[in-house]
Amino acid sequence: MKKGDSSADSWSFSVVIETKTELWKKLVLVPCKHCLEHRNMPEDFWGGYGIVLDAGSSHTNLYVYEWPAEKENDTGVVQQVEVCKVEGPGISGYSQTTEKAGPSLVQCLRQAEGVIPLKQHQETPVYLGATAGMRLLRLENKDAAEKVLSSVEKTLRSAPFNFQGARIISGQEEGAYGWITINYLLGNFKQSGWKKFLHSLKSVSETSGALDLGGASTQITFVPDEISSESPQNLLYFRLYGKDYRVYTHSFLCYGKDQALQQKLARDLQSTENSSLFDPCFHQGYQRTISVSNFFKNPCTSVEKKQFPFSQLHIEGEGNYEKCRRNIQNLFNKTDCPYSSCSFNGIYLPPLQGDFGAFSAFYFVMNFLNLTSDDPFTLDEVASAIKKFCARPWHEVKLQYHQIKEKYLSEYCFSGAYILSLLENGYEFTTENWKRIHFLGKIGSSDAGWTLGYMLNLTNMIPAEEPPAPPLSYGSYVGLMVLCSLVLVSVILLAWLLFHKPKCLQKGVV
Ligand SMILES: Nc1ncnc2c1ncn2[C@@H]1O[C@H](COP(=O)(O)OP(=O)(O)O)[C@@H](O)[C@H]1O
Ligand SMILES: [Ca+2]
Repeated sequence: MKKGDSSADSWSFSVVIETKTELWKKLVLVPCKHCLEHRNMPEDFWGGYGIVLDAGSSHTNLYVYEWPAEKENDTGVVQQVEVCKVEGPGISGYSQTTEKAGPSLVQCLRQAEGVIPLKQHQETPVYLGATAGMRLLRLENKDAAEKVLSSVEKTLRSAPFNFQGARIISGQEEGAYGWITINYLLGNFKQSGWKKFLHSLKSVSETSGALDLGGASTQITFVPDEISSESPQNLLYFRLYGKDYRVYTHSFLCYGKDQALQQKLARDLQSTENSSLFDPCFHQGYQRTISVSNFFKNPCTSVEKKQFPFSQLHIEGEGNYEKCRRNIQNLFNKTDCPYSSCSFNGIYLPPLQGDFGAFSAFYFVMNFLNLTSDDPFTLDEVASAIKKFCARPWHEVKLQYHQIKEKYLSEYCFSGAYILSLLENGYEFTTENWKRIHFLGKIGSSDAGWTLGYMLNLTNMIPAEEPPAPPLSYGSYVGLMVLCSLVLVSVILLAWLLFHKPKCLQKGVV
């Protein structure tokens, strides 16, 4: 397989999805000794930069990561040094003008050229991973999706970096890499000292779950207490630093916050004969008009398609949080569950376990609503803060936050209510375990998201087995020598005292 062939999903990736037994679908991090050769990367790869473009449904972000020259024996050494937000829509937004998708990335690639030293450009790997917006476009128009990918590949190949592929990642990968990122950054994979000792007593290491909310999909990933083989497609197996992890993951396409709103509006439309609609999830006084014909082209709403005697729908806000929550609740089908327990829509969910890091739009929305403090708010406090915000008239909100994009601002009420519905009704977080959700934007200098985990894996930076202990540092070596010398001197002194007792002691003279 040729280098950078984006049509192949597993050619040089150290993550391969394979079915090892009937019961387990395994996502194995292979100790990929030859991967660097396959990827035409230099052997002395350590000490350098890597670029990942996160081609999301709403926009593309380019991340530059840097790691030190010494292959350190600790986690958390790879850090984000730059992020660049690509102007314009996400790449799936170029379905009508596919040749413009690639050129939209040029400005951020130039910015990366400025950050990475010139002599390292050629060896710097660049990856592009597209998420749910492109998964939807592939469902709607496969040809357009392929053309968009070809356009971005062309641009990335023309940049001075080492192109490593542009592809649509699966929802399962998106969940898995998000989980890897946050646990890597939190230092949960490799423990030292007492923490390592404590963890070695347990069969499974303590890791944090990952909750990712995008515009078109949302992911939940965590290590459950007991693992059942009821739904093998939701189970992944990792071996990292010599430890086994059995991870549950699920990605809900169409349940990112933008597509959830589209789904909600499509349902509301079913019950209206009129070309205008009152919406409890928008502020009182807010108005929006949507084109009905375009609305049902989207795979997330196409099932609701029917003929309407009008082409434009006029929406007017009501600002009623409780009504909005009831409205959103209809998106989660809780009736049929073919497993011992489910989240919604008949999808298996084992009992929730441990702490969760909630990032991307979970963070953006909760941060806007001032609900992300270190001293976590209770579920009731969060609900009443969102209720209060939704009840504010639009003209007042707009005046106070005039610097915020109207698209975001007008939807924070819906988004806040949706986040609570998803977590409380969808995943069934309770007042008790709500405290275990931590809304995270960054960990250290790195954004929480799937991109770092993706790069760590593809560059083989997380080994399956624990590397041998490193040689002692100079300081520790000197310290150890001094300690040994002291012990030796004490032993000699003690022996001398025992066998050559001073004469005064032998005669009992005081
Ligand atoms: N500052 C912000 N305030 C509110 N929402 C934001 C902000 N920045 C980004 N978002 C939203 O976060 C989501 C990011 O999703 P994205 O990664 O583009 O999609 P996906 O992961 O589903 O492919 C989008 O809904 C986007 O509108
Ligand atoms: Ca995303």
